[in-house]
Amino acid sequence: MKILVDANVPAADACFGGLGEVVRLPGREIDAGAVRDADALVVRSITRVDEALLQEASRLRFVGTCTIGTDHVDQAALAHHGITFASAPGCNAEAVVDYVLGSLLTLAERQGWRLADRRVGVVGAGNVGGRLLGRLEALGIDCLACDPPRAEREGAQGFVELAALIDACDVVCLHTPLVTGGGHATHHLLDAERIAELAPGTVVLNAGRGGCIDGQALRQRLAGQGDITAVLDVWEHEPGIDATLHDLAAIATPHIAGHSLDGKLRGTHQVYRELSRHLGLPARVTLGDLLPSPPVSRLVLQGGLEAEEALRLCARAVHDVRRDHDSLLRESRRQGMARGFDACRARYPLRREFATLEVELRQEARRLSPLLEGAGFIAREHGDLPV
Ligand SMILES: NC(=O)c1ccc[n+]([C@@H]2O[C@H](COP(=O)([O-])OP(=O)(O)OC[C@H]3O[C@@H](n4cnc5c(N)ncnc54)[C@H](O)[C@@H]3O)[C@@H](O)[C@H]2O)c1
Ligand SMILES: O=C(O)[C@H](O)[C@H](O)COP(=O)(O)O
Repeated sequence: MKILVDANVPAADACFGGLGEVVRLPGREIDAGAVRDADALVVRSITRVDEALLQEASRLRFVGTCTIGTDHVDQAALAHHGITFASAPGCNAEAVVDYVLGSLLTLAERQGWRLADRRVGVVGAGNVGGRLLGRLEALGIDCLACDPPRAEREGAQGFVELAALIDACDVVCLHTPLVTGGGHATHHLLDAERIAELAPGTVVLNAGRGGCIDGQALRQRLAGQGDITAVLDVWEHEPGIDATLHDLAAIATPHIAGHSLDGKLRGTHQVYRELSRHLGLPARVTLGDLLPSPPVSRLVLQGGLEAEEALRLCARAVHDVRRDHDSLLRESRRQGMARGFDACRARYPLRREFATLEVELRQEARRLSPLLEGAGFIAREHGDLPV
């Protein structure tokens, strides 16, 4: 049994090695020839799984993507060929929320505002957006949610239309999948008209899919009026993204919002469980077997810090979004945009999630406990710590 796995899938041998022979290839090199004699294929988001890839894959019976997004997979084509499909819903949602909070705290520092004074709009309130709303609300931040498919299913209460959200919010966060057809298409959800409606000073953050924003219209607004701020993790035409838009974005990262080790390993493990089920074999490897101890596991706060400063410090102890911005800037200058973009992703440094950091609070810092817990850290008052 040959299992062809993207080289950027961590713990592939530990998981899939017990199910068959694991062969690894960079995701962009997985083509029809490579899958010809594969029985199972495990990808991430950069491998397009479509008729062209499947044309010679007569043995292929299982395709799994260790990602949340599935827009790179033609699921109808898989069904047509009788191939079982699995994805990894929610696997890296916590990491994306960490990225959003870290980015907003960084912008707040640079631009001289407080997150607590901003109203945040979340477009797409699924695994990522729902968790983001939960953490923002726990931080006492005023939020609005727009999710028409959910509003249709669950009732309109708690949701607003996109136009109302744009009108009322200082920060607009996109967490929608890329959907090109049907009643709730998201391709260019923020189109030229919506982008023109953004009030001066608005922050637009996209950690969904690049195609959910009209990049050309956003570039024109940033280059022309220059009165809004963009935080972009996802782009149209990755990895050969628009270099001018990249330069105009206040925070520009190479599609790494979800790239915590925890998120990637959850993704591998979810697909491993599905492949085991497909083969009728027990999944003997547990997620706990795969996750190492975090490099920074404990921080002590003594007091004397303003609340958002404390949050920023804790966020950066886990993941500093400025590092990812700087590395894309550096590598794109050095190797060109497409190669630099992929190089940053392939050599992405070890990153854990907020939930792996225990923050010990002493003296006056004890008052920060609800805030730090709300942001997703483990807060412990001095004296509560396990030995
Ligand atoms: N940048 C990254 O690293 C990264 C990481 C994870 C996920 N993603 C992207 O984020 C997307 C969302 O992830 P998720 O786990 O929350 O997915 P999800 O499926 O749990 O939630 C998506 C939500 O978007 C809503 N939605 C669909 N169409 C909409 C529309 N037209 N307007 C508003 N809302 C709409 C859905 O109803 C759903 O609630 C993924 O599909 C993926 O493309 C990116
Ligand atoms: O959809 C997802 O899960 C994310 O976009 C994920 O971070 C993609 O990871 P990649 O395949 O780009 O490594």
